[in-house]
Order: sequence, then structure tokens, then C-alpha cells
Amino acid sequence: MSTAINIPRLDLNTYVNGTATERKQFSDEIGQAFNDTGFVTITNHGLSKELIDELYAQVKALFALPDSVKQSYEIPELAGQRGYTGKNKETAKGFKIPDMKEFWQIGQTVEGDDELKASYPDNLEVKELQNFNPTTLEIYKKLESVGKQLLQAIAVYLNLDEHYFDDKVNNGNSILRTLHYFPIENPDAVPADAVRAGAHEDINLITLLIGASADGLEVLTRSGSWFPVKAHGEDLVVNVGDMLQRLTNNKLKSTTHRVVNPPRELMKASRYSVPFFLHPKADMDLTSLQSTIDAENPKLYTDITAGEYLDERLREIGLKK
Ligand SMILES: O=C(O)CCC(=O)C(=O)O
Ligand SMILES: [Fe+2]
Repeated sequence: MSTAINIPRLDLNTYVNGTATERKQFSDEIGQAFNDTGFVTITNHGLSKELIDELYAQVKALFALPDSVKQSYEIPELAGQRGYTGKNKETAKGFKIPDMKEFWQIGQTVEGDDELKASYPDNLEVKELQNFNPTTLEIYKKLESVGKQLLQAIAVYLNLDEHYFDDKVNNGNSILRTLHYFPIENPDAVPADAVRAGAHEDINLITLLIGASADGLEVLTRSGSWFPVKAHGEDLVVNVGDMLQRLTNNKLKSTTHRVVNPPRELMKASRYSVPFFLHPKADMDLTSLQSTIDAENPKLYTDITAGEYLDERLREIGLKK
């Protein structure tokens, strides 16, 4: 039996252009949802349907390229953080069988800070597709800006200065991941526990997911059952990652989620999705906020920076050696 959970649908415009009362209400609602299930959906985020359609057209074209072309963009030293990662490479923490997916990642393009720019690997350009790079770059910038607005609302909920996160995420180590869950040609050959994306938590502060081309995303409820997340049309699905959970000593929840295999009759269909993992700069201190620690909520985590924590996690999922 699955227990229904409430994933509220919030209008970002009521925060960005709203009255003081509307802004406060948005903060309270996103904060409460993050405290409860760790998930919300967001409307009126400013990304047009045309841009999202173009993104998906480019993503489909990318993964339709021959394997040999895609593999030419797979650079082991980049640990999957830029360019292509081939099928069956990433394994969710604690799993033995890798996820049935391939993906392409785009990172930060820093302007005005040469030292920081030098600390990030360059993005790879898909030479075969003229519009892939400009489209994904535009999506990256727009989601980064939506993410900053959401973190402002969350900062207010946490009784921090509204701009607490601004300089920490400005030019941060965020990643746009375009994903292809490839068709399963022979369902009988799939190992019993192989899935599109094994149960996991995201590493970063918050994740903004642009729809998906098909169902499959599920969240783990507190009662231990799986609940499907449905996004309407162009809604963004936004969830808390482990860095924000750590910073808030579990006040905000990084909820376990997964992508299940489709029913047998749909196995031959691809699924595409595009999450944006909002990361701070590596030097952000993730030490839990003093305001989230008290007698009832003792300190759960050791002190660590975002950069150290990311390295630890990339090793665990097999992307970094
Ligand atoms: O494909 C999806 O809907 C979710 C992907 C996801 O959870 C991830 O890549 O971390
Ligand atoms: Fe995820």
C-alpha cells in the first residue's frame, strides 16, 4: 500500500514580485515542505515552454549520436563532471548494479574571477550539434538564478539573512545533467535489481528538475513506501540535497528518491530528464547552523566543507577514483 504524500505546487512569482505577505507565505510553504517531504513543484519560474522544448530536442539529438561519438567526450580525469558518462557507469551508494542510464554534464562558466575559473574544468562542446551548447548554457544560467531565488526564500524560513546563500552559490560548482534512460531491448535480460536510477539522495544544496519525458520518479515516504512524483507540464520539481540537510542538521530533509523501470510494454521507450544540481563554491562551510542544534536535536554531523564532502561522495558513487 502506498501512502499519499503532499508535494505542494508553489508559484515562484509570488515570491519574486509579491507583496511582503505573499513573500513570507512562499518562504513558510517551501520551508515546511522541505521540512516535511523535502520536495516541492514550482510554477512561474520564468523558463518558457519554447526553451524547455528546445532543450529536450537537443538532449534527444545528443543521445541519438553514435556511441563512438559520445564516447569521444568521455574523459576519465573529469570523473563524469563534464561531458559524457556512458551506460552503466554510475552506481547508487550501497548498490552493486549500476543505473541503466547515460548522461552529459555541464558545469559553471565563471566570469570575472580567473582563479575560480581555473579551479573548474572547462565544459566540452558538442561539435556535432550547433544548438546543444548555447541551449544548455542558457538553461544553466536560468536555473541557477531560480535556485538563488529559492534559497533566498529558504534563508528567510531558516531565520537567516535573505542573502545568506547568495555569495556562497554565486559562481558555485553547480552541474546541469542531461539524462537518457535508454530503451530496455530485452526485459528478460535485465538483472532483477537493475533500475534506471537506484534509490539515492542528491549531494548538493537543492536540485531543480525540469519535468521529464515520462513517469518513473518516486520518493520514499517516512512510512517506507514509494510515492510517484508527477510534475504538470513545465513545472520544476525541486528537492533538498544532502548539503542543505547537513547545514540544517536534518531540519530540511534530503529525501531518498529513485527512477523505476517502466512497465514491460513501455520498456522500449527512452526516458529523458534534466536535473540541475545547485552546488555552492567548494569553500562553503557545511557545519550545521547553531540555530538548528538544541537538546531535542543534537548535532548529527561532523564539520566539513562543500568541496571535501563532494569528493567523498563522488568516490562512493564510482565516478571518482
Ligand atoms: O530522472 C529523474 O527524474 C531524476 C534523476 C535523479 O534523481 C538524479 O539524477 O539525481
Ligand atoms: Fe536524484
